[in-house]
Amino acid sequence: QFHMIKYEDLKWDESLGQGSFTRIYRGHKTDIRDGENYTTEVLLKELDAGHKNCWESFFESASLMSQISHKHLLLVYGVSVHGVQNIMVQEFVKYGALDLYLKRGRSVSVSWKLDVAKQLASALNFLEEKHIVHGNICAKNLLLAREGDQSQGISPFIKLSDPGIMVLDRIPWVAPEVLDAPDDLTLECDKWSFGATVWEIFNNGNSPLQGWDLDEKRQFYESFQKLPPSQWAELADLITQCMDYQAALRPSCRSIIRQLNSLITSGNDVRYTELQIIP
Ligand SMILES: N#Cc1ccc(Nc2nc(N)cc(-n3cnc(CCO)c3)n2)cc1
Repeated sequence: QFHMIKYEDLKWDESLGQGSFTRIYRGHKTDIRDGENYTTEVLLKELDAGHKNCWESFFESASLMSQISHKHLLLVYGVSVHGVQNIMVQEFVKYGALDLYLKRGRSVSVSWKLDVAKQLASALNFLEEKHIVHGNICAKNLLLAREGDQSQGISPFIKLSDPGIMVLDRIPWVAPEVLDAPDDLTLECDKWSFGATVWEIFNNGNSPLQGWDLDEKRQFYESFQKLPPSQWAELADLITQCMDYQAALRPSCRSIIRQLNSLITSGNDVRYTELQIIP
């Protein structure tokens, strides 16, 4: 399913933090091609030895990402197993996770945000056409490969990361129907998560329902609540459509892309200095 990489071909540089059950490092891998030594900068994602039970989802997400290739999908070079250690070797994406980038207070324009949302929608459209469910769409799993430069007309560029290991408190990214039946993830689930992710992008990387405990989050679903709406009605409407409690009513990827395109044009015409979602 995926390429096995020899542990001795990997070199660890600095630690870049840790996700749930995983630790990430910048590193390098060496390849020998026609007698030449090549080193490539990589992201090394170590799975905690203690969490053997997440093993299969770790490898599943690695194999998912290495079966398909698309410009907005993260490239996974392969995996390396060393004793009890499992390491996923990914392309190193220059600016890291989008939620941290936005939280660091980079003031990005509305068109920047819409451009990122559209790239995510096109990645989802690609996965939908392949009938592949990602299952963990969120700003933390969007990686920024290019910052973009408005003055030079250079747009940002994002890569959708591997689904990683599903953690429990994924409300409000996980679709409500998944809570009762976590095994049958459908394409519609990714639409719900897309809505929550667009909400994050327009809320400077802040997590929706931040600080709510698990009970309050469950209550949010049980009483069919919606995230605080953006002041931009058309944007709020798109997010609401994606986060419809009836999975079948969520829009197709094509419809999402069409609506984003009209937001991009209307966004250009009407002056939106800064759209703050009032949490
Ligand atoms: N300062 C800084 C900095 C940090 C990281 C990168 N690069 C990179 N490349 C990847 N392939 C994956 C990730 N990554 C980040 N967080 C996760 C866990 C949540 O998905 C994965 N980061 C670049 C700069």
